[in-house]
Amino acid sequence: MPSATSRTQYPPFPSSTLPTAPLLSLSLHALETNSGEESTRFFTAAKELGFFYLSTSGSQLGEELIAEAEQLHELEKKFFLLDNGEKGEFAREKVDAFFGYRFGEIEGGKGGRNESYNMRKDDFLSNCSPLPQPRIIKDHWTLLQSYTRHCRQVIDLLITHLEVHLQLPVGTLASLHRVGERSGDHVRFNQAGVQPFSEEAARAGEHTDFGTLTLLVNWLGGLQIRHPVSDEWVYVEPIPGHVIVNLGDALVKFTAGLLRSNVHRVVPPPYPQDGLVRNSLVYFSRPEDAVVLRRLKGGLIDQQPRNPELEEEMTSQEWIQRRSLGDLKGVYTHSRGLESRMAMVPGRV
Ligand SMILES: O=C(O)CCC(=O)C(=O)O
Ligand SMILES: [Fe+2]
Repeated sequence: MPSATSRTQYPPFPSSTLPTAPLLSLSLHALETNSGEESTRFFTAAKELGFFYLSTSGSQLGEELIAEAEQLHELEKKFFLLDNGEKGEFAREKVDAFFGYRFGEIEGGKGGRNESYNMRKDDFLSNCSPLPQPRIIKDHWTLLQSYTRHCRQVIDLLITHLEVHLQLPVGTLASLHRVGERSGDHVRFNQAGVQPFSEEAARAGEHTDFGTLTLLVNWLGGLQIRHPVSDEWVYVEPIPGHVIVNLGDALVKFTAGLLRSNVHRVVPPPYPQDGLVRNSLVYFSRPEDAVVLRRLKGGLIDQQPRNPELEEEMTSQEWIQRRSLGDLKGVYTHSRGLESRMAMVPGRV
């Protein structure tokens, strides 16, 4: 099995020369054992930056998740090496409005691609009949099932901590995220081909995630978040043994803006990591399909200001479909205009 530190095979991230994002590092083990202090730090991160590191050290769940992420990294590299024609058989246009394979040609490139592959949780957990999958994915089904379960265990734990801090009755958020119910949760493989930095492509890739919580594992730099205070783009350094977690727009909606879903984007890896193909592995959690996205009642949410403008209400399923068509703005992207419909940039829906 590949070791948990496969990142050491790459040139280092240049943390001393690049501005990096001030992510808090939280211990999964401390959250599992209900440390009040760690839980409070989590709530701070959820309100202020919307991004944090989750250290998996000392947590059996976390260490299993990282070991599986390393195996899935190998799998995604093999998946993207499949013939383009074969990947095309599993393109979104063919299999589903949202799930499946997607790509964009790298501008000015020699046939290089930015690619993604979305696989739904409900297929892995047998909540529905599965979409067609290439042989290589079917052959690793057990691994993908296990990774899905582990990601959901982490997410369900984080959700229970949020309920406490939001002073909501136990189960308020959990009841909107039952793992056995249909939802837009999915595992995503991302691959960005080698390409120069382009301001236009970087802009087109700015986005917020539109679900609940996202668990991200990446191996090379390139992820940037817009610093909430300075408004500057700063890098998130990949740290071995740490999962990058961020909050999505659904949590902003549920809490009437108390929690933060931060704008981010992916640019080519910085020197000396440039010139390498970049992969990431993402687990996106979403509210159940039938859940209407609107502010919840109770606890601290009741103290949040009311938005005088009536916001369009829709179910989680409709929200996903419309966001993926580029038809809706992300919560924090309002002032920057509509996210690009055309560009397929890693990090975009
Ligand atoms: O590749 C990364 O590091 C981040 C990907 C991302 O933001 C996304 O897929 O939504
Ligand atoms: Fe994202």
